[in-house]
Amino acid sequence: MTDAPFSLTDLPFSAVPGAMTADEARDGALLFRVARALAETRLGVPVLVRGANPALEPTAVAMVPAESISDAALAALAALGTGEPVRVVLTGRRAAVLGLIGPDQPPLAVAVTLATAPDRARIARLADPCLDLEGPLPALASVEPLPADSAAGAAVLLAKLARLLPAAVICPVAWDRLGDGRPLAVEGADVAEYQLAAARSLRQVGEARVPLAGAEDTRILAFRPADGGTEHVAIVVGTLDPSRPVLARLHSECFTGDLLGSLRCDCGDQLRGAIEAIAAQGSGVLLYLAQEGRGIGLVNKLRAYQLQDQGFDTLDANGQLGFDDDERIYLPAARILSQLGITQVRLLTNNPLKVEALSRHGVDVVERVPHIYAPNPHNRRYLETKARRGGHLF
Ligand SMILES: Nc1nc2c(ncn2[C@@H]2O[C@H](COP(=O)(O)OP(=O)(O)OP(=O)(O)O)[C@@H](O)[C@H]2O)c(=O)[nH]1
Ligand SMILES: [Zn+2]
Repeated sequence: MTDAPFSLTDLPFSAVPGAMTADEARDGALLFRVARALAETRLGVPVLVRGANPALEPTAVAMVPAESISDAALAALAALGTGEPVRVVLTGRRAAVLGLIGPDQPPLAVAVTLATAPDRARIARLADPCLDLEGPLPALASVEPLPADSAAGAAVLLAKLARLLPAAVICPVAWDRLGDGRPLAVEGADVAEYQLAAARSLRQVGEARVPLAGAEDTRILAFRPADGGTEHVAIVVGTLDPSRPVLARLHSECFTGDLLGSLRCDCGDQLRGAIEAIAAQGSGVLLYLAQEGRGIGLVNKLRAYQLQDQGFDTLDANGQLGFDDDERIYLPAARILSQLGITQVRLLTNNPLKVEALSRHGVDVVERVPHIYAPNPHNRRYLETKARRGGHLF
């Protein structure tokens, strides 16, 4: 095998300008490589992916996200491939809800081969639970569970990071025979490290005084990952005293609840309530984290809502889509708190996972401050599910 398709690593680019330590430079180069692969993935053009463990699977695959598959994309994959049939890679959770594997401890990825020629409709039927009521599954020739560090596992992770349905169409490629016009290539190990590297690279990029109703002494600071991805925002009320525990709220973005006042969740109340509570306290911080839909993105959250209207609860709807119950990580929040000089917090939350995750990342959570708002007829079941199955403390 040659490393030639990975020559991007040699380019004199780094996503972190004006670096820095060797670690920062390494993260910057990794972010650069994966961000380009994510852009191609969103465009629906084939990307070459090599498994994080080449010993396990010495081939690379070409992948197109299932969501954007077309006849042209299938033809492009076939042209790149070794002649083996294309396969559809689902997460283990999606494969389990389809009954393709048992429900216990699903693997991260499952590759399926269709018994008939794959086409857009058959692939969509496998990948998109919103079509689950539209008739039987296509006939399958094989179902193969695969570890996360396989190329197939990295392909499905790429689709997930691109905020698409977590499913990919892949075919093995003859690495050495790909010519100059080959697609962009990415290492599975880089894809696996991407979110953590992005969190480590967060830098403050803007700051302004923004008086809020009820919290006039407020500043907003933005933090950008080095690949130019979506910014997280810190809303700092009053003057922080980092020598004492700071009243803090980690708020995950919710376009529908925060901006539109959706009654399906409690986010709008929690957002405004947190700012009110912090202002009443005199000072504190709310991190507005770019983690829409518990990390699955707005489009997938809308799909999850459609599934909830069919009777699934909020956690099972995530599972039907092939996601974990909660896809968020809290290293970005911990890194921003650290850059604000905050080491100790009193955390406004009902979610013990947030307390545990922040503590693991070195932030001392000296107190959990309950953050409960009255339910309404539309969000009652959602809140009950969070308490009964999600471990939320109400
Ligand atoms: N996937 C999914 N996300 C949802 C749903 N309803 C709300 N969300 C998202 O859930 C997130 C709200 O989480 P938070 O309020 O930060 O946190 P939490 O886990 O409820 O914990 P608290 O700190 O107690 O509020 C937002 O990103 C919402 O967009 C849903 O039904 N499905
Ligand atoms: Zn919400």
